Amino acid sequence: MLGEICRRRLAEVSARPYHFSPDLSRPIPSFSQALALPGLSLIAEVKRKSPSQGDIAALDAPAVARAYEQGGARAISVLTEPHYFAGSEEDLRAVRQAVGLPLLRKDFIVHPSQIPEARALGASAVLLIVAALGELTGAYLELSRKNGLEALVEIHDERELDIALEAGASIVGINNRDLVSLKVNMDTAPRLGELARSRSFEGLLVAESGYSTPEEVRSLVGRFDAVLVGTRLARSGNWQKAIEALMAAADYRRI
Ligand SMILES: O=P(O)(O)OC[C@@H](O)[C@@H](O)c1c[nH]c2ccccc12
Repeated sequence: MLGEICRRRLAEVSARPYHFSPDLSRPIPSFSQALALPGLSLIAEVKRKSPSQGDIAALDAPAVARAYEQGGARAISVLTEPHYFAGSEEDLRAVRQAVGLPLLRKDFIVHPSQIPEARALGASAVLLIVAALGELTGAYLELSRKNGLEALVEIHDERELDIALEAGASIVGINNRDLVSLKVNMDTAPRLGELARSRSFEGLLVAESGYSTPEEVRSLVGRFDAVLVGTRLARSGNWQKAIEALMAAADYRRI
């Protein structure tokens, strides 16, 4: 699945004119500072559909983002991949106008032009998927920093953890979902999180995918800096309440 999505994205992105010169003097909120606040931070995702779930919800991106902000999310992830996730660059731009929180551009970054573009659209950070970028991860990380962006470097096995650490990632996301088979294993994040710490990783750790109950979220407190949640929130219909219900047991604002 990952190969198919990346190939299509690369064909599309490389066929368009790609000269973005973002205004780096325009301030953006810090993604890492939001994640580093006390307790477990929530990154809430605007997600309409996915290859594993099919249609999730028909969302008005800025309206949902505002509700996420009111519910206490500390950052917002906006999917901008059009075919498999029904996102768009326009969603990111619209969400930037609607909220004050830092935004993560969630896409399959496979071409250098997507990085300055993310910054021009108002992102504070980009997702870099090690399973897609392999040894190029370090170069993309460097390019992100040059464009005034932070990067959430996503891994889902030991080999990818090695690549992320070698690349100098300071924010590592551990995806419970294997993007090739689309299978979810909820042991992946805690297991690799512990491994990262045992290898002296001192940056920020984000647990990703499959979180849908307060108990699951609570189990991350003290081990992770943040959790990334999409489907559970997007489906809820009352986005603000859904955040309050999901995060209440984690006591995330008081710790
Ligand atoms: O909807 P969920 O299971 O809460 O997952 C959110 C997020 O982790 C997931 O959307 C995701 C994680 N990594 C990705 C990479 C590409 C696309 C999507 C993703």
